[in-house]
Amino acid sequence: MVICDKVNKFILHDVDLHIPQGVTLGIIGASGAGKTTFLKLISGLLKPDGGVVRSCRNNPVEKRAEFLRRISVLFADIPVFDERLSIIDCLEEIRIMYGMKQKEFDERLDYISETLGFTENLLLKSKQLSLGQKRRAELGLTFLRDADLYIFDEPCIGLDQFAKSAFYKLIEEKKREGKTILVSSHDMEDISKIADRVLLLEKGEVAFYGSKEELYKRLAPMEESFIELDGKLPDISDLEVDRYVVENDKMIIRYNSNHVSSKEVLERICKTSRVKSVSVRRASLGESIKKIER
Ligand SMILES: Nc1ncnc2c1ncn2[C@@H]1O[C@H](COP(=O)(O)OP(=O)(O)OP(=O)(O)O)[C@@H](O)[C@H]1O
Repeated sequence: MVICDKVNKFILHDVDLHIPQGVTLGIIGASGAGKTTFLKLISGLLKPDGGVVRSCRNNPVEKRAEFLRRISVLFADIPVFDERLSIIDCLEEIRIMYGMKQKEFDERLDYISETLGFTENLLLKSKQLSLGQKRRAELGLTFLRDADLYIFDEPCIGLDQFAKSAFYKLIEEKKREGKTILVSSHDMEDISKIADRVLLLEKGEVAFYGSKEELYKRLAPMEESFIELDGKLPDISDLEVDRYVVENDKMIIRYNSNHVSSKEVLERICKTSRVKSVSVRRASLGESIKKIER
């Protein structure tokens, strides 16, 4: 769906990666790492100085009109609404521009505006809205159109918890439809909730590109298993764990998931003891990312 072959632009240096169709990619990195530049190259808003970008099997800076029909984008620094018009009039212009049928548009708008909570603001102009209210409407516009590739640059800035949950829900629906989604964020909660893959940019270079699970293993491998036992305590002295504590019938076991998995820990205990309940807590990926960003 997206191919970057030795791409150079501003701070981005030799970015080489392939994002298959249907993947939801979270893009993280410190301020100035190149996240927005990367997303603008993929949307064709910027042209690479070196290398090749291909999105939806197109060169995104060529055949713009055709390409723009296949993507839906939201950038933090690009205004979406004409300030002289109400939100509903702006959306109507988009409907006409993209040739959406009135009935389909009305139904979709009803659903999205209710989900994101901006129905009561449809008759207002964007300059009459707060940052969070405007962002809800902008997200609504991005989800309104059916596209193959959705791109969101810092979508959750200014959103309250209700709107964030609504955004996650709409992303989940697009994922189920098999769409490709790229989202940049400084907030690891967003990335943990929605992304299957993560791209970590460090000073314009790809520091990590892979699954969320691999990123956890790389950056935040420590896990703790909380196990409630029924009866006999197990002997786990041969397991490669960091430390363990026994309190009455409960065990707390801390280990590096690159050395032993939570499944292996549990299987080992079940061999000799009866387990009443188990829960696993991971170290915070957000904290580990913050350390990198410093
Ligand atoms: N129009 C431009 N002209 C020249 N250099 C630019 C331009 N836009 C960005 N850059 C360079 O690229 C770097 C990365 O910018 P970019 O906006 O992609 O970072 P980012 O990771 O999205 O940052 P943030 O998290 O703060 O939004 C900037 O620090 C700047 O050096």
